[in-house]
Amino acid sequence: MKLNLAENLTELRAKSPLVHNITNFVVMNYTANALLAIGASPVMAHAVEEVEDMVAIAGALVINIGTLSPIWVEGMKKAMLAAVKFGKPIILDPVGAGATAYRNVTLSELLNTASPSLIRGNASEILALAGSNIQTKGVDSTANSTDSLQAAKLLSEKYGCVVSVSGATDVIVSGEKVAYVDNGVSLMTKVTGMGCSASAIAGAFFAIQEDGFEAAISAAAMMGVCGEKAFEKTKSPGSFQIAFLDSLSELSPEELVELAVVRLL
Ligand SMILES: Nc1ncnc2c1ncn2[C@@H]1O[C@H](COP(=O)(O)OP(=O)(O)O)[C@@H](O)[C@H]1O
Ligand SMILES: Cc1ncsc1CCOP(=O)(O)O
Ligand SMILES: [Mg+2]
Repeated sequence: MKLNLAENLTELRAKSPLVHNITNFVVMNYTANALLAIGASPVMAHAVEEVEDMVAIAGALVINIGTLSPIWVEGMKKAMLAAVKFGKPIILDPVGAGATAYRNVTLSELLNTASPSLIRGNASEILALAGSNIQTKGVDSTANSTDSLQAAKLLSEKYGCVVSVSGATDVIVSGEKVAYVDNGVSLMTKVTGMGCSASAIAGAFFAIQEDGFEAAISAAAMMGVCGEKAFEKTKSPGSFQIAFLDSLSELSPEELVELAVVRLL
């Protein structure tokens, strides 16, 4: 399989797709900035009254359950149904899956509403979603991404979607296909919203690349390489958060190809 990482990033910047996010209070601002920095166009909209209209004009819908409450869940379901109606890709970030019964029940309701194109979570979340009896530590992972390969395969099969598990190695599964992306730095786990940004950026790639496996790999590689570039500038979490945004905007398609470490299994 030939990966078109450079072409995908070039096309993303040329088309600047609108990415509709229903996301959490913690990361809303940072995620919007991450989408702008890479060259996409973000909008955050969760009101039941408008989500359908917003999905209609967006290139992708990102559902993130980070700070969920019943009225938001209603908006998420309505938006997901609209995405199916208009043929728009849905990205699901199951933030904190396994931490509380409410998150687990809501996730199963959302997944019964519509199948996403991509589920992107950390290893604990993916294991919990696949039915492992693990207690997630809030929103942070306590498991290794490579240990969740079977769980990712199970979810990919069950929902007919791509599954991307973030961690030291990002594991991307689409049916029988598996890719490992070895980029990134551990400092990324010390900045809130990195996983949420990975999901939002995946939304931007899904908006311009129909092959979901390739879109998910491109997003994971972009995140990891930009993390490494930011780490060259600073080793502290506060300034890293800013340096990472700068890297998203500065990284050239050629550098992405040169620095991405993608293993297709
Ligand atoms: N130990 C690590 N080493 C390198 N990169 C990492 C590490 N952990 C996470 N990342 C990267 O940080 C980003 C966010 O992943 P993660 O922290 O797993 O998500 P979340 O914030 O949802 O828990 C991803 O791009 C991932 O590749
Ligand atoms: C800390 C926190 N609490 C609820 S949502 C959230 C943000 C999680 O962001 P990420 O999964 O990207 O670390
Ligand atoms: Mg997360």
